[in-house]
Amino acid sequence: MRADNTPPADRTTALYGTEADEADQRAALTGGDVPVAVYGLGKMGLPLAAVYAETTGNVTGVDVDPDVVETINAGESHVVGEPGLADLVAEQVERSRFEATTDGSAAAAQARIHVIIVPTLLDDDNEPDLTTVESVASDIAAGLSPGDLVIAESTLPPGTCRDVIQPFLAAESGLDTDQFGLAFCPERTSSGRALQDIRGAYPKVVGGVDDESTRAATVLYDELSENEVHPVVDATTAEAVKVFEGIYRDVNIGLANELGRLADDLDISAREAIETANDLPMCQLHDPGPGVGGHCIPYYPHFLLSRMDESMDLTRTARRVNQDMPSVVVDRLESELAATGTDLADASVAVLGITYRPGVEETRASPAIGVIEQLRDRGVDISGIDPLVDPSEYGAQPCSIDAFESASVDAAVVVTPHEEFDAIDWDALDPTVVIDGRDALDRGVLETAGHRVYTLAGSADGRPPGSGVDAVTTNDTGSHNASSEKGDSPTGAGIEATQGDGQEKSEDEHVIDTATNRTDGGTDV
Ligand SMILES: NC(=O)C1=CN([C@@H]2O[C@H](COP(=O)(O)OP(=O)(O)OC[C@H]3O[C@@H](n4cnc5c(N)ncnc54)[C@H](O)[C@@H]3O)[C@@H](O)[C@H]2O)C=CC1
Ligand SMILES: CC(=O)N[C@@H]1[C@@H](OP(=O)(O)OP(=O)(O)OC[C@H]2O[C@@H](n3ccc(=O)[nH]c3=O)[C@H](O)[C@@H]2O)O[C@H](C(=O)O)[C@@H](O)[C@@H]1O
Repeated sequence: MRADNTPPADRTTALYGTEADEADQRAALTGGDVPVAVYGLGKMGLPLAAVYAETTGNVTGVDVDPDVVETINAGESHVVGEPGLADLVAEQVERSRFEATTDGSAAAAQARIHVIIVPTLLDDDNEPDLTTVESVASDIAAGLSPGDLVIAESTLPPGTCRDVIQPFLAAESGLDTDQFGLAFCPERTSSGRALQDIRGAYPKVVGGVDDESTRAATVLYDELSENEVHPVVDATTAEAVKVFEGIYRDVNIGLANELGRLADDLDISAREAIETANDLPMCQLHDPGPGVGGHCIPYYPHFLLSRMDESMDLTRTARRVNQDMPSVVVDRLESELAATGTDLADASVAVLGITYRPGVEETRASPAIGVIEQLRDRGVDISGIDPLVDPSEYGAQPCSIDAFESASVDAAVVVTPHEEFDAIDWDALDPTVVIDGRDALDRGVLETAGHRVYTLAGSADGRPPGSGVDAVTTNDTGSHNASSEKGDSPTGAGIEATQGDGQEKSEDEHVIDTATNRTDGGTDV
């Protein structure tokens, strides 16, 4: 707790509870007279801090990682795949409008606006883990002064600003709750387009713990964002907006995945059916895939699931459908390999794409981790290809694209289609079973090259999941060659998959068996 909460002499206009008229507040904000501290300089925090610097000209970024701080103070961006970010960071640092530090409390002592944008993760029991947010709040409290405005952009369980952050800040700083502002202003931004999203792709939601906090945050984001500001009645409502957006996405991806799994029995492309159903504005089905990754969408449902009296069965079920998708992928792989006479346990499998999204260096809850875990549990020889992370950190032998082209694996599973994979010369590979989790590959090219392709949920061009043609067989030399005759996909309509024990099981029984051995993508989310 600060001994004396009077602001240092060189501090200038505050936004919260100020007597200054709004025009003067805006002039002070954009004139660099309102120092800003941004806590958390990651995929979202660095772009956010850079846009704050672009608008206010007086930003100190705070991160616990000294390498992050050093890189930024050298005028560089450690965040990849964000168009315009490296140039903006370089410019703002060069013009002394933006600097970084690891000293959060020192930054807080100089700031009048404090922006929290650190991760909000889950603990082992899938309960929200706010330790990082609380650590930042402790830094802020050490430097909080009357008139300061605290902005929470980290996605939070609804009620956190009102019930956790505000009382914590008051207790630790010695200020009364009406001496500082606190508002929840969620980050509606996707990696890969962060600057355009932060600058104003969507309305900016703001919700304060009191009306003055909402007003001050509205002035702030009206200057920062090119889009409209959407004030809501309070911070809890704003927190709920963000979590509801995420739950909407997870439930709808779960629906897409459940419908996608019907493609085999219906012998259709569920993707084509979904794309066509979406002709209707009132139908916006999402894309089927191998699972839901990142530390956002798979996590946000748990910000409510563990804490509500209401059962939330739909949300819970959709979460389970999504977390089970890696098992479905491995099940389809096993069936496709069986159709070529190869037992999964004896197979060598390459997993393409470890991160949760193409071009984004984030692996939390990535479906690839779930696929690798399942394969490892089955004794499979696993290699991994990813341009952004080291597969060996996730249980797969690292493999370059060149090495993959000359390797002789039994199967390849595309989980996350990085653009680098477009360069793969599939002609160079021995005929292989290929599971395409994202309909990212050109089936015609692969099948012409002798590969057996299974596209999860079918392909957008209308073809059902299993090609059922050119079963890849292993000849006595152990190498692969494509047989000439067409074979039925073992996962085709009504066709029964065979198990390693030779016992024939129905598709459902097979899936149920797999279900009892399900594990999740790294985090049980
Ligand atoms: N990644 C995304 O697409 C989006 C994320 N969000 C939210 O933004 C928040 C941040 O997410 P990301 O930027 O993706 O996380 P990230 O993991 O990319 O970066 C977090 C950064 O915070 C730093 N950090 C950790 N503890 C700290 C502390 N005590 N003080 C200062 N810095 C600390 C880490 O070193 C790291 O650089 C999360 O709450 C997330 O829900 C919101 C919208 C989009
Ligand atoms: C509601 C919404 O669209 N939220 C976005 C989301 O971005 P995020 O980077 O987490 O990625 P995402 O595009 O939702 O994908 C999450 C996961 O779900 C998968 N996914 C996504 C869409 C889909 O139709 N099918 C599917 O399987 C992706 O492959 C990925 O593994 O979460 C971000 C966040 O809140 O952190 C948010 O800012 C973004 O706007």
